[in-house]
Amino acid sequence: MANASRETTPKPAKSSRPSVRERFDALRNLRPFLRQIWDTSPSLTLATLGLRLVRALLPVVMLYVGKLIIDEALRLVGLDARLTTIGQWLDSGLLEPLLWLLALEFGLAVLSDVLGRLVSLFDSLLSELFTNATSVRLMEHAALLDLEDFEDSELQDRLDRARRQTMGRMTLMSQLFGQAQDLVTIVSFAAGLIVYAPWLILLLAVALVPAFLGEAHFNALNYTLNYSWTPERRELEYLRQTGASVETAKEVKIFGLHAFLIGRFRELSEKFYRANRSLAIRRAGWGSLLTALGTLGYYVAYAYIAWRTVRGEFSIGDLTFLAGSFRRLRQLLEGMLVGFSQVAGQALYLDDLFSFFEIAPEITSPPSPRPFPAVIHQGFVFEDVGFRYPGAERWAVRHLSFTLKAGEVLALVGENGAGKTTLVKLLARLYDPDEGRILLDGHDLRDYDLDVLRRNIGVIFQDFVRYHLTAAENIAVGRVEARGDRARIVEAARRSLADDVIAKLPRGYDQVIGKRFRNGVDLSGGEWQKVAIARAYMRDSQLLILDEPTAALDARSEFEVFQRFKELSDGRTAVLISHRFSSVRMADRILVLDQGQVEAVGTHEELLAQQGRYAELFELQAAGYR
Ligand SMILES: Nc1ncnc2c1ncn2[C@@H]1O[C@H](COP(=O)(O)OP(=O)(O)OP(=O)(O)O)[C@@H](O)[C@H]1O
Repeated sequence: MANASRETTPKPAKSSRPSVRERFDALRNLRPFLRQIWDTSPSLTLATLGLRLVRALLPVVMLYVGKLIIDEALRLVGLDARLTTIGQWLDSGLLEPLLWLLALEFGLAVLSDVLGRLVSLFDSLLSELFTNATSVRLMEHAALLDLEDFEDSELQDRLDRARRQTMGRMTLMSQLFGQAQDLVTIVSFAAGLIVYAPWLILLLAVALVPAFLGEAHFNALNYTLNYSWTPERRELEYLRQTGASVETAKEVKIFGLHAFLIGRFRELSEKFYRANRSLAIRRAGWGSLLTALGTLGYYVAYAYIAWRTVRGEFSIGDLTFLAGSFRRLRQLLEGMLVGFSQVAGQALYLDDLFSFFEIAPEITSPPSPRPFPAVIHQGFVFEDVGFRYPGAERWAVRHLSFTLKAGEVLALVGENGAGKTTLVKLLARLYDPDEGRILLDGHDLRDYDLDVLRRNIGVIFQDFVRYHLTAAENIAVGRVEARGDRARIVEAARRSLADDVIAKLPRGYDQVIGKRFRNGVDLSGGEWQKVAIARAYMRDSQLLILDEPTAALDARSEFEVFQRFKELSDGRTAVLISHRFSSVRMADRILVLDQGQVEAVGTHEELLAQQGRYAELFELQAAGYR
């Protein structure tokens, strides 16, 4: 079922190059984006916007005061007051208006600077909060997704792009707010200029259109480049990690893989660099040319103002005010248009972030789930269960029918790839069957609440995670709510034989294990496994599954671990997977899987008596020890 629905709802494919429509469509992302910024911190958002509004009006005021200063200075020159020393000038009181104007200009300059700094401060605080909040949302959403989604490379690309967005979008916020601020400044300048020469403003605006179109075009190309290179960028990241991490260092050294990895990294990064460089060069070339057009517009306006000043229609103060205003207006309009196309470009990247949030998990709880049995009575029943991994041709398991009775310890045996782990994943609803159903106490697993179901199941996988945390935390992850309960952790360690391992650590339970962090101590493979198995006891769930986490244990340890497991399981339902028959025979019943199907079920003695594959494999192993 899962497969079928995946196929009918393909992920929205994006064309290699976003069309104009797609680019405008992307602008709709700005609304939720702004909403999220607001939700992050309303007070900081208000503060930065308010300060920007005040700051937006300062340039025109300052320029106008500048004009008044020049006009006043020229007036004083024309007075012919015959005063020579500064003392005489001051005494005369003639300087007073000029001094007041200068003081005002000074005050405005200081204010503008202080406001600018405050705006950057609030912006950076807000950006950081926003990035953190988005990262948290990203992790929360990732936690909801199906395992199947994670195994899909398309999703990994998307996740990668989304992860980049949480960092990269900080600039977008400042840019958007900056745009709003500039718009206010532009309106204020335009209002001042419109009195003098309205059509010059139009000239300026028109002259900037080519630069705007050029920017928009190159932004789209840039996005396409980044988009289409996502898999390669992920590969680069992977190579970088493989080439330089604790986990891989051992094997990389032994096999001398450095040169191979570096060579591959170089080749790929070189290609990416070349693609980037060629685009950057074209962008710079076209950018300069188109901007020159805008500059031309400005000088035409300048010449016109100069001409009217010469004819005596404008004062020198007017000339400086107008020239200054036009220069600023041009810069602002240019910034605005370029900024707009950048914002539109960035909005495309927001698509990646938001489209990640749109991926909905398919393995979910029903709207009104059945109450989970406080004590499982009948157990689990597989009814003709079939499952195929997404994209796989072959069925991993098919026509699988058997019962896992409440309170029994069932061992699963079978050769590599027989479907043992798949069966476990189906039990824990990491996947749902494509055919048939799994019943728990007579009801489909899908009728129960997913979280409650998982809370009642504990699985320790073959490839359990080695958390680079303390020994105590490594056990506590089995029931993370109880991580403060040291007695419970110690008891779990005792049961799984991890207590001896931990006793040898310099800091005991508080020792960080794994080599990634400072003071970390590494464990042997078997020691890690004992710690991981303690998680099962920590979890203390109704159904416990050990999927071969014992492969690295020596024969005696595995025997002991399983024996204790059986003794301590205390009438609980359990599934054991192991390739060691000495351990397997301890189970109440054994299920032999072959190519995704049940070949035989029975006790050790029954299966031996059947003289089938189980007996054959058992003999093979036993012979090895004789
Ligand atoms: N994530 C996956 N995607 C696609 N195919 C998979 C995936 N995991 C397992 N398979 C395939 O499903 C089949 C059953 O695999 P499974 O892991 O259940 O075997 P197993 O009995 O646990 O083997 P082992 O003893 O090696 O652990 C195999 O053919 C395997 O190649």
